Amino acid sequence: MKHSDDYSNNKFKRSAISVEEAQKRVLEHTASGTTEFVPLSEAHGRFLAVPLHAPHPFPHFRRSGMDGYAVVSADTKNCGEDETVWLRVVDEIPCGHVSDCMIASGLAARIMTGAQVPEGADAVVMLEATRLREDSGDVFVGLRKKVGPGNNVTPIGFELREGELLLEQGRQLGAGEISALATFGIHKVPVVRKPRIAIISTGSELLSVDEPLQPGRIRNSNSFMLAVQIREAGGEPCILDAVQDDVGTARRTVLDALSEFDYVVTSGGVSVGDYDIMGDLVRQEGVDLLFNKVTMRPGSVTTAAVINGGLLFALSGNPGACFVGCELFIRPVIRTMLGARQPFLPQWEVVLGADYHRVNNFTRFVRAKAEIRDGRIYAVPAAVDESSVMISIKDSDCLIVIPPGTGQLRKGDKIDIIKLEGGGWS
Ligand SMILES: Nc1nc2c(c(=O)[nH]1)N[C@H]1C(S)=C(S)[C@@H](COP(=O)(O)OP(=O)(O)OC[C@H]3O[C@@H](n4cnc5c(N)ncnc54)[C@H](O)[C@@H]3O)O[C@H]1N2
Ligand code: MOO
Repeated sequence: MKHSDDYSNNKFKRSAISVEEAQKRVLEHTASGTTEFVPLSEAHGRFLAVPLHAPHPFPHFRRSGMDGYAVVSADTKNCGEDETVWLRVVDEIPCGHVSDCMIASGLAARIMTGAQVPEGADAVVMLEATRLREDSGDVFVGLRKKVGPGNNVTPIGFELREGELLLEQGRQLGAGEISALATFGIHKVPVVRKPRIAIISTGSELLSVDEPLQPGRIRNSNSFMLAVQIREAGGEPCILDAVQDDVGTARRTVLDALSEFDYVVTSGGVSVGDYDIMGDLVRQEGVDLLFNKVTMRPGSVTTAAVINGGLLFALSGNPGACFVGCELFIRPVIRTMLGARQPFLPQWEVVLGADYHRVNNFTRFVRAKAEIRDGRIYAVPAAVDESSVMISIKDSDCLIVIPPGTGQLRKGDKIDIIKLEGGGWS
């Protein structure tokens, strides 16, 4: 490497853009995902590819809300403390059974919670409010309390009418959504195919996680961290072998991966050092550089480029910067491809839980832990949050967003946080 070339090859000439502009540029290169059908049991966490409408009303029959007696409510109008109305019991209706009795005035049917209310009946009286007597082989139920029409009867379509929107496109499927799909018999669920994302760490210092330590070398943690972040965002990560600091090898590996995967993410080698190969790679011909400097810390050197029509994210190797770069740029791309309504993590205004002294030229994303005290949310910055520090990532559940030019911040000041999704902090 000739050091005198550093200036002539524009290594140091980077024009910084804002986080928002950088997000806009990568999102402009994000296509919508295709549809695939998955069994209901595998649909958890997936994103719905199309809007779904109720194929039938729910419930599709008038449902009893209590164990008791189905009656004609008008029969109970004279009920009172001193006035018991007696109705003849003509049927017993367990769940799943359809009675063929017509409940006319003077009649009642014993019914269970969840069973179909028989024709003619318009109310259910709960068991506790009744008593029984037998007379010449007939059973009579005695009522002392008036009930109104519709009491303890869930009407047809109460929860959803036929044709009503059940779940909108882009909805992520959790327990409630899965329950709704099961209820309506949607057992093959149209979801957006997960974007497949290749992860390539770069750096000759990297050991694989099963290798013993060697002087001056470290284990590759970023690939595993990124895989989790990508999976949490809804993508399908694939960790490829780390590559040494050689531009030719990196280029071949990246080009191969771009032809096979939806996106490629690299870590490391984006700064200005002699072996920062990703910086060199994106300056080569045929590469449409979207940005290689963002007004943020950590991760000011975060880079994105389009090569052969494929999107490459070259994140910093510093673990803190790598983590933030993935949350800010790769997550929204994954979520957009999945059709999510809100591709960005939620941003909340909270109270700063401790003084923060660092003054910033760029927007700073500070690792922090959110706590609820006296009904208010506080964010306490991590004691160490340098870009190069790995260990405090695990203790953070949010990122405090500190705009450029902000002076010293005091405990109690209002600040914005980005709420992270995963983590073992709960
Ligand atoms: N002269 C300058 N030096 C640096 C600048 C600068 O502007 N001028 N920027 C600094 C900033 S800010 C950052 S951030 C880093 C960015 O460095 P790179 O993205 O090029 O990353 P590397 O140099 O490859 O590695 C940085 C650090 O991270 C470790 N690393 C790398 N890959 C992994 C991995 N897969 N798992 C765990 N740790 C990894 C690597 O060993 C280094 O310690 O540059 C500053 N320098
Ligand atoms: O870009 Mo570096 O991560 O700011 O420290």
